[in-house]
Amino acid sequence: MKKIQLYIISGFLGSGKTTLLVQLIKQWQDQKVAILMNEYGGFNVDSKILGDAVPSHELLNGCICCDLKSDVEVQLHDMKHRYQPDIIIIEATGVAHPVEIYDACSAPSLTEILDIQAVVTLVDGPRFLDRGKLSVMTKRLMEEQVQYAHIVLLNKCDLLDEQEVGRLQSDITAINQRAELIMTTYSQVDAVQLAASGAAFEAGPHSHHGIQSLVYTFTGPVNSRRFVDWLRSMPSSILRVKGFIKFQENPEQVVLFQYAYGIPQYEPEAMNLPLKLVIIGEALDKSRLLDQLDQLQFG
Ligand SMILES: Nc1nc2c(ncn2[C@@H]2O[C@H](COP(=O)(O)OP(=O)(O)OP(=O)(O)O)[C@@H](O)[C@H]2O)c(=O)[nH]1
Repeated sequence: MKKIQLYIISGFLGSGKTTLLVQLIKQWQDQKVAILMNEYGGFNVDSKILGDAVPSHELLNGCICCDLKSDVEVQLHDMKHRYQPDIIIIEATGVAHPVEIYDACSAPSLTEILDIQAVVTLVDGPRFLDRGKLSVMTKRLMEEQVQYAHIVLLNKCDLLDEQEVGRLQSDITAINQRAELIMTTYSQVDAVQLAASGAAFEAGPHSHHGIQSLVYTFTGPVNSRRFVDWLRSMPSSILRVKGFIKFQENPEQVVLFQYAYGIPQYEPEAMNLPLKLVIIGEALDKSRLLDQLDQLQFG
């Protein structure tokens, strides 16, 4: 089954995300594209700009990365059934954190239908230069949007002089050396550049490229003590682990497991779901993780 290609567009308020969306839709006219938009207020201005040509769903009244996380999973499944798109583009609110969005799109049930191609972060050049004047929280969010991107578009280059472009390039590279950095004006970029980068994450020599995920399927219950030991051994580059698991103490019970910021959560699950675990992190050592999980399962 062909998976849907998913692009996540991140970037601070007014950085050019909708402008990019419009560009991409034009370039992908021969593909079936669907859009999932997230607007913080109750009314989505951007979807009105896009019109009816491309099916779009909206997540309103909240942020994709906080209160609407579970809605993302439902919406993405719904979009697949309704439109069978080749590509889904998610435009997050300007205040969303890319790790949380990536997390929302990596629910175990989604890994079978979606391929996350890229987290593309738009940087508003002049605003980013002046970020020191913003609150610590806002500055940190803007920098984290850069830190976790696969591709950074340094946008609004028409409003920058050569020296400023140089300064921004070195700032952005200092925050994220792995991301591909592309200078843009009015978010103009060749969509192929985004797709090609997405494919390169897995295949190329630079496989430590940005945020990644790994899915592992357990065939049966595991030893809970060893599972906890394994979690404790996780490096800080592991940002999230989640999925469904069974433990040997109660081998019939499916447990929904979530791990974020070093804190695990276990909740009994009523349905008998596939025992898939999704691990999200930066520069994942995939073969080592697979070995460790095999050990947990078969060791
Ligand atoms: N001068 C200049 N203006 C730009 C550029 N890119 C976008 N803009 C303008 O910046 C404004 C914000 O662009 P949007 O694409 O709506 O930004 P956004 O990130 O979707 O904004 P939010 O949805 O509010 O977060 C619009 O008026 C755009 O026309 C650029 O490269 N140069």
